[in-house]
Amino acid sequence: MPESVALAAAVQAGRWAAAACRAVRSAADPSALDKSDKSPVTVADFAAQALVCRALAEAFPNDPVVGEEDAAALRSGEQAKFASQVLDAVNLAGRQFDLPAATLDDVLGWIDRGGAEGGGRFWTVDPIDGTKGFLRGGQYAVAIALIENGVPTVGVLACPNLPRNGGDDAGDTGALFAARRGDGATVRSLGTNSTPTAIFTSPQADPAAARVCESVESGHTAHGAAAEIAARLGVSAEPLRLDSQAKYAEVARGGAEIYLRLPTRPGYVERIWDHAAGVAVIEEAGGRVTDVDGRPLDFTHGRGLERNRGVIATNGPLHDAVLEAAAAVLAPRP
Ligand SMILES: Nc1ncnc2c1ncn2[C@@H]1O[C@H](COP(=O)(O)O)[C@@H](OP(=O)(O)O)[C@H]1O
Ligand SMILES: [Mg+2]
Repeated sequence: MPESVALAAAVQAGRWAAAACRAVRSAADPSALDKSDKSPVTVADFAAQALVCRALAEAFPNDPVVGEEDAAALRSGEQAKFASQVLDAVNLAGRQFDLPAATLDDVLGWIDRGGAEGGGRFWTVDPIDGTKGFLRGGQYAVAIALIENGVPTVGVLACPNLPRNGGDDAGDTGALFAARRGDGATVRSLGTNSTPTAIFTSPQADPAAARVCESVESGHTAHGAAAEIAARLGVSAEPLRLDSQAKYAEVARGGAEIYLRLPTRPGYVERIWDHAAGVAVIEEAGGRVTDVDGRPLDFTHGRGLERNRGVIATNGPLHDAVLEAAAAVLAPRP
């Protein structure tokens, strides 16, 4: 079946952005600016958002995009050098795909396209999910999702550092996961014209045999509570720690059964771009996603998952058992 225009646009966007991220990483150790919330942002974050918005604008000029970054910092005179590095990264990646050279105004305009608030149909983009993983040479993902009436209907995760075949087969690094509601989920290499292969979650129904994945960063998920949940389930394997939505991808392709993202402090609101693409991919592969209280993720409240706390994603068969264990370990919802 030919891929839908929306999925094809998201795949292309993911490839362009992944090429920019790789170009920045191979050029030098990427430097980071600190955002107002103290999370790092690099040349590659801006270049990747520009390229994703450029690809989406070509296919869907009228669709709003809710992106993680905005171009304000790049417009300040103090950041002229940083801005010119972003332009170079966009054009370096663009040359790989025979794109016409862009100007700095083009790039700032594309990044600004990501400033929408949402609506009935919109895209959400995390140009580099797992920026800390990117900085330390670990996992990161370009995450792109189409949300229609609160449902992620298309999701793409481009993971430049994830082995495509999983497990120990690290020979072919770089994997792009894609899903469209109703059509299943696939993995392919990051190369142009690579063939997608269908992926499915693991059929494992014995909680004790499950593999759990979680963030590397202890500030992003409660590692202690996760260990307690795993112990209740009888899990013996050590947790698999990965940055970014590569965790959703691992569960979607059967490399793990459970992804726990447990609140570290009350009041943190998860960002929609940290989850929407992962939800589309994992659900189409046969998995389930809720918050820690078993509620579906609610993508109808702008940039945050205001009505949810934490996230639990599983292969499907284990979901109820994990929710039960989480309810026993976590304090009740305030
Ligand atoms: N206190 C917190 N709890 C949960 N997630 C947080 C957090 N503070 C930041 N994050 C989010 O965690 C994301 C990375 O998740 P992970 O740990 O799975 O790699 C960050 O995305 P970015 O890397 O795009 O900034 C950021 O949005
Ligand atoms: Mg993110």
